[in-house]
Amino acid sequence: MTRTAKLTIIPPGRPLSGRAMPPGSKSITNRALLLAGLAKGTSRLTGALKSDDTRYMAEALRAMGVAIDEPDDTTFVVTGSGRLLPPKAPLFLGNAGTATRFLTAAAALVDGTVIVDGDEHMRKRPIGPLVEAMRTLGIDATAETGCPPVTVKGTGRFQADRIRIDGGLSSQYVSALLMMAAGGDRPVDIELVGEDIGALGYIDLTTAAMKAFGAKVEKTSPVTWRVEPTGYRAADFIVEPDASAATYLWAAEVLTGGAIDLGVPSDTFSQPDARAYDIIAKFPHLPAEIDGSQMQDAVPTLAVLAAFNETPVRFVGIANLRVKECDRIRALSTGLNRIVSGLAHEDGDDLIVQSDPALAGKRLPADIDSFADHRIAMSFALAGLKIDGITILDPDCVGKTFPAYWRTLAALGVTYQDND
Ligand SMILES: O=C(O)C1=C[C@@H](OP(=O)(O)O)[C@@H](O)[C@H](O)C1
Ligand SMILES: C=C(OP(=O)(O)O)C(=O)O
Repeated sequence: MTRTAKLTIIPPGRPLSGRAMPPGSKSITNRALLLAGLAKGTSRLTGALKSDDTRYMAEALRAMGVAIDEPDDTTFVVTGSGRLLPPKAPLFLGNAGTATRFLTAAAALVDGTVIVDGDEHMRKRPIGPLVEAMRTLGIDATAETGCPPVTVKGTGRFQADRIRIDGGLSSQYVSALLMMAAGGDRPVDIELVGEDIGALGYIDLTTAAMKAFGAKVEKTSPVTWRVEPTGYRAADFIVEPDASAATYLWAAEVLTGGAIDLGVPSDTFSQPDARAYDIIAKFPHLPAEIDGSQMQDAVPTLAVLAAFNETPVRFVGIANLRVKECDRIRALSTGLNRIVSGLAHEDGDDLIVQSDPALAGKRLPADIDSFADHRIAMSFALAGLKIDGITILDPDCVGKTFPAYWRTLAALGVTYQDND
């Protein structure tokens, strides 16, 4: 399929209203796929996300002997043997952080060599702390650059009573070790060391998914979890809609003064980004300071929304946005300044957005570089709902987590200029 080079959004000039469902949660789908793949028997995952990130996870599991059927657009039927087999070739995981981190740890449960690799962006995303933690358990894992590729020469087992991990750069290291730990042969305590981690809510998603697949995991202190060596059991599992995807629809609603029915109340999500709903609902009176640490993937949405707020907004607690799909702090300041010079600036790892409600209704032609990052493309599309001339470069990068994004906006009445 040829990729679309760019997409110019035509401001709808009226409130966006109607029904628009976010897809299934990326985070939950990729946890459930892995846990179902580690279990013996057949699991049925419904409401699941089908996107680049979950396809990479499913393909990798297939390469390790897991049978995965896809009877429809939102279901995976996963049959595992209770063991992952060594793949014949390196696992290629694109820029899927969850798949890359989770499979790196799970590779320790394989008797043989697994090479975990990704695209040029993933090869810049740090994985050293996870690899180091695995090495302290005697697992033969190496990542020469501190980023993928990672080579794990597993024996199918590991010896550990306690694993210490610094999740400051990514909570996914902790989630990866927790999911691996149930495959051990004795109880393991997993302890966070170093800086507080952002988005502790992702650890809760992990332990909830583990329990749904039969694991016994318990939080024994604010920074420690004990995992019993139960392995996993096949289960039928419903994936909730994606809260990060929902943030674009919530923001589109308040920006245009519309009424968008997502089919799911904001307070029923278990994912961390659902916290953004209460903040978005305050628009155009967003707080002067927003701590993004516990809703990191919602920050691009909030930052673009902040450009139309009545007063400036400082985003704090977002340092690790610099090691996501791209340096999101830089991508946001670059894009906002492309619209109007001085609209945003960086102060260390904080992002300050100089709000201007008068932006709405103006014609300000700007090509927005997505930096191959789905969230940059999706959040700047929001600016295009109010400003004439916003063009998103590489719009197909939304396929990472929300392939139907442009169609979903179109169904609400958004139109696009044909650039080709
Ligand atoms: O565990 C997860 O599913 C995720 C954790 C977060 O990443 P980090 O833990 O790397 O900050 C988040 O940004 C990512 O989209 C999904
Ligand atoms: C950071 C993200 O993804 P991941 O780390 O899973 O690649 C994201 O989806 O915003």
